[in-house]
Amino acid sequence: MLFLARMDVTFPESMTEETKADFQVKEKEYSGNLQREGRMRDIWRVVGEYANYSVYDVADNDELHAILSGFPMYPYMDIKVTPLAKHPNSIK
Ligand SMILES: O=C(O)CC1=CCC(=O)O1
Repeated sequence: MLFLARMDVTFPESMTEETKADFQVKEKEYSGNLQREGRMRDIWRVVGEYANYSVYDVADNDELHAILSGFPMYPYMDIKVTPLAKHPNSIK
């Protein structure tokens, strides 16, 4: 099953730059593993925002929830998920 997720990240004002950088390192590692496994197909930055769109190829809703809630930045994310179906006009 394919899902599109939009993630908006908001860190608290009080968070230090060092802590933010630490989250970014951990997020990159977690995200890289998902991409190498093929469970995250794509990730794109939303221009001008601390947000991304990413596409997941997973067995079911439970697997997606486990992935999303495992992101180190999860407590600071607002996530909107859209299930995807094949478009009849797609040539892929
Ligand atoms: O958009 C970001 O920088 C936060 C994030 C979520 C998944 C990822 O790889 O980065």
